[in-house]
Amino acid sequence: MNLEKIQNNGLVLLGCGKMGSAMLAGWLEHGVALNAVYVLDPYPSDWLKNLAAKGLNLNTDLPQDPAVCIIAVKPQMMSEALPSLIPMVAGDCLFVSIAAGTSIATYGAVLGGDAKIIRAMPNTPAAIGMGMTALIGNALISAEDMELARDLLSAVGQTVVLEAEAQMDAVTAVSGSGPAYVFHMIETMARAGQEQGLPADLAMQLALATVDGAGALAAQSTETASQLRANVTSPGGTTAAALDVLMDEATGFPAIVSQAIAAASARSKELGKS
Ligand SMILES: NC(=O)C1=CN([C@@H]2O[C@H](COP(=O)(O)OP(=O)(O)OC[C@H]3O[C@@H](n4cnc5c(N)ncnc54)[C@H](OP(=O)(O)O)[C@@H]3O)[C@@H](O)[C@H]2O)C=CC1
Ligand SMILES: O=C(O)[C@@H]1CCC=N1
Repeated sequence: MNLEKIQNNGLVLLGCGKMGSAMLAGWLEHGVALNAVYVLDPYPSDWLKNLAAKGLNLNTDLPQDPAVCIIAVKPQMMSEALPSLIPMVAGDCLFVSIAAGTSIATYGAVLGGDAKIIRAMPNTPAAIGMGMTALIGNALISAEDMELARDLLSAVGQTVVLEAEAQMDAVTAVSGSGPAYVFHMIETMARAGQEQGLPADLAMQLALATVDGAGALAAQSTETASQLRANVTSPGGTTAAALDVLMDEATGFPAIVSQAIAAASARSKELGKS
């Protein structure tokens, strides 16, 4: 990560909840100095207070011209939280928002037409350095700005730059919210194992290890997900019996996952209007 500009000018983090703290942990691990970080959060966690005792700037005055300001409050808090950032626009600050729904135009309306804004969508596996973040910037974003934003988000996982902001609702629905779908899959597999007579802890251990192993195999293998699925499926065997249920176009995963992702994407669009 190119730390020089951050060390010299500072990094502001607005909102340090689940996503903000996951990113902050990654930046500190990658060498961002505590005294270069300025966090604004009305009810800081004990973890954050402990970092403040060691040098992080918590709920203090902000630097005039920080290198970057990361916006990590809920979309519903945006109108209350954003005005505190307006003084930074006069400098060369790069604004990076991770909020679902909130459009670049919305930030532009509050921060003004000169604000350099990147919209990003990470996900919670960022907490273990395995996040996935998609980014898109406004017309004022230079290659150097995008590199700085990617460097910051690369500290917590993979990054990809989108072709258009319109892709962000679908991205939010697939990878932003996606970890929750997988966690629900773990819950439901474990519950179904119990229904088949397994003790709860064993059923959960099997479900967790299976999702972990299958995800890692899919990520590392040169074979497609479809081929990996076929590799498990013996003709006339147990997997085929299960996939007859799960792959049913009308009642299985194709229909239900499609509906779920369409609902998340629609909600992202709605959040953009509110
Ligand atoms: N969670 C996820 O999986 C993902 C979330 N996001 C986006 O990230 C953003 C944050 O989500 P998440 O971390 O889950 O939410 P959290 O509620 O955990 O974090 C938001 C933080 O902002 C604080 N806050 C509220 N108002 C202000 C304010 N005026 N100034 C500064 N801080 C404030 C909150 O404090 P308090 O709790 O005291 O109100 C809280 O600590 C959202 O916009 C969400 O859309 C994006 C991708 C994935
Ligand atoms: O549920 C939400 O709105 C946020 C955005 C993506 C994940 N969590």
